[in-house]
Amino acid sequence: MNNTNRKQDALNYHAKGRPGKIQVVPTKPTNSQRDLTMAYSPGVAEPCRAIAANVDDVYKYTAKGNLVAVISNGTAVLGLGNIGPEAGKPVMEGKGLLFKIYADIDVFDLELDATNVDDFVRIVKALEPTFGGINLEDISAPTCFEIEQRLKAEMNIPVMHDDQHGTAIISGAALMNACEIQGKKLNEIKMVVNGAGAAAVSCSKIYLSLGVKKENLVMFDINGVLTPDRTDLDEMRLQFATHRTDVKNLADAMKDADVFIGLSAGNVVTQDMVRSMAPKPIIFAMANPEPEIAYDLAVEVRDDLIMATGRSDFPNQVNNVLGFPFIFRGALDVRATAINEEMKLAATKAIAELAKKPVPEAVNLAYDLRNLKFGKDYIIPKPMDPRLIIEVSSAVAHAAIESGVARTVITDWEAYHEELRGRIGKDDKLMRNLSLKAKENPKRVVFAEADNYKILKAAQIVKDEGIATPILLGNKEKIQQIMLENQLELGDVKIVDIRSSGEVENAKLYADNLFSKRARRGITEYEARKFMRDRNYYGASMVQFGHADALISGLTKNYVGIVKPALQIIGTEPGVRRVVGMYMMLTKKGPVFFADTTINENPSVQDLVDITVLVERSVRQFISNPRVAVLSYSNFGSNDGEIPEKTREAVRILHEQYPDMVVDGEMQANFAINTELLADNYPFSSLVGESANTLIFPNLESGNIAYKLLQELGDAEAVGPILLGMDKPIHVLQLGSSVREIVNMITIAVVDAQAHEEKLKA
Ligand SMILES: NC(=O)C1=CN([C@@H]2O[C@H](COP(=O)(O)OP(=O)(O)OC[C@H]3O[C@@H](n4cnc5c(N)ncnc54)[C@H](OP(=O)(O)O)[C@@H]3O)[C@@H](O)[C@H]2O)C=CC1
Ligand SMILES: CC(=O)C(=O)O
Ligand SMILES: [Mg+2]
Repeated sequence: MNNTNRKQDALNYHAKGRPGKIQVVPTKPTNSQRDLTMAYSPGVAEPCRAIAANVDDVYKYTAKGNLVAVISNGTAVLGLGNIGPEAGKPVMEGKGLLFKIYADIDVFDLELDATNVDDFVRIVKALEPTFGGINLEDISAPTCFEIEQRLKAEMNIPVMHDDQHGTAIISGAALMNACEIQGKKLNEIKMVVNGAGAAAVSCSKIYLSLGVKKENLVMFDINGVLTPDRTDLDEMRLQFATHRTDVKNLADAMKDADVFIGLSAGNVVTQDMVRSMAPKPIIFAMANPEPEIAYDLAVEVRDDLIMATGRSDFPNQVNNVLGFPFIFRGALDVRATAINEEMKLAATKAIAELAKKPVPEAVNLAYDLRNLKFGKDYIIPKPMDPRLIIEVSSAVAHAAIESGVARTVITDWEAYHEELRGRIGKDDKLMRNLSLKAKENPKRVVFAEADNYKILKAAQIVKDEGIATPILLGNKEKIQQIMLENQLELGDVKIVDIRSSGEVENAKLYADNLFSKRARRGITEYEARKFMRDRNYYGASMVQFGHADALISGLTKNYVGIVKPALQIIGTEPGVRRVVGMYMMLTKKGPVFFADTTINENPSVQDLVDITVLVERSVRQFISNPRVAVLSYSNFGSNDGEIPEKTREAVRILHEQYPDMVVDGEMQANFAINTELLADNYPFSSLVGESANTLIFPNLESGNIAYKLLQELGDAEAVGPILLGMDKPIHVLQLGSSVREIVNMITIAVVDAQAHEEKLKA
């Protein structure tokens, strides 16, 4: 894409639809007259009175506790300079957007026409009743220092100038990690800092506190190197004046420097300067939007370089976005009165440490990357890493409590982590619990499609996390080649190559077994041997003979190709007439189980009864209280017709034969989920009180359409199809599943294998 296109795209992005990037959304129902009498007069008077009596109740009855002001006067907008408050507004709205998506914090962006310190301080101070915290942004030095100091002293809510402290926290974490990778000691490095403004001064202070020696740091502003004899420098900058006499310009300073820190303006560093740096140099060119030297130009001349910029389109984005959402989240959650040094240090450490942990697949996916790993191109976490909110916000909240600035305390940290996870999206508590359960007793899972990158990646994840012991079925050379190309490490994983001589004995055993089972159903001995060249037959046989505990297949093959061999070799559980496909839908309201979504096209009354019994029992593996609704387009006899009648009859039989089962119907889906609606209209139903979590559909068509619509429109995650009723754990992937979906299915397969083991023991 050329530059003109890119510019136009960015303008269109901001202008299209509703101009700008943010809006205000009500959080309470506003549908009825009654709602409105509570939202506004007369109902609103009640919280007003309560707050007037106890001002702290403002946190209880208003949005204050989750509301941050992003405030700027537009005097140092990114590296664009003093472009004024209106021109700075897109940046402030952008920060509002990031606060929201990364940490669920609501923001009002306030662009002030106030360059004078007194005016600015007076205005912001008067905002204290409205906000839980103040993020000062893009205010030029040196006024930003005085503004922040005065506001911090005079206000009782956290105030942070992000360009100073946010940048210092992130770049401090990045510097520690980069030095570790390059084998440099912080107290020995020679550092050049270009820029002597808000960000540069504050970052340099943190580098000193991390161990960098003042005499090893040379700082520049637009007029050149900072020296003690310069008369235009204030105290703040004079402290960074160098006594070196050999440095007249940036090129001199860059010679043999270990680290370059850019917090100035775009394109001021040349390739020659980069060439002249010490071995294994580090460059953080953090000016936005143009770094001090373009990423490509820098890495072109040094292959021993660690290169970072403030931009999201290159590796190593060193940008305060990695900090402010999570720092404020932690501070708000304990109603901290300030963001102090302890909290900043805690954030720095948490960010630095997180980079060293294995990267979740969701992050690789979000950035369309494979195998991010701590190293030269990954020195700090990516902003979309869902672990940031847990690690950084908890560390900050903890430090606030320890250092005595918290006004509320957190005691149940696990519950707090849960709350944080809930803030950034789907509640995947159930999957996490299943993952813990799997880890308690991991099982051997055989992968019939192991010559596939996604399968191998998922196998690596479950092996690393201790969820399962993978067995890879497929051509050994091909598997090893894929692992090599993608730097996948699976250690001493077992690879079973069906055609290798080592497998002759097992292949014969498996073929004999198939032949003995199917000889009278049209399979010849020759065919049985031939079938064993199909990895789905082979994998199912491994499970049948206890050579593996579960089979996973279906990424590249229709489910019939997996279910058919499994039925021939393993068959259904004793007493189960038909297998069933179930989906676990992870919705915003919690998990809901859908069946049958996969196998039985038009179940009869008895089939529906069988499906319900099997599903209800299986759901107990995952949650303790299945509440089953048998769905139709009618409610408790309100319509006649084939579907209402068959579902009604199925419920009648279930009530008669399984009196302990919590099941009701026939009913429409909204009544099953909306328990108030159900109570208002059908108070006799056994599902009144708590919504159904298990939905039985009248036929395959409705079940399949419902789960796919929910997945696409309702943003629910679908885990499945979970195959129920097999005598051994066989699990089928959806065609083209993502790595995350495969990992989920492996987890389900392990938990299922554990249940089978329990059953055998019993
Ligand atoms: N990646 C990140 O997370 C962040 C990046 N930044 C970037 O850092 C830069 C500075 O921001 P901020 O500190 O808020 O702004 P300030 O206006 O406070 O500081 C700018 C500083 O850069 C100096 N400067 C400008 N041009 C040059 C040049 N050609 N050579 C040397 N020094 C120069 C100025 O010198 P003088 O004092 O003489 O005017 C001033 O000291 C911006 O580009 C901004 O985008 C800022 C915060 C976070
Ligand atoms: C990232 C940021 O805050 C800046 O460039 O000013
Ligand atoms: Mg900024």
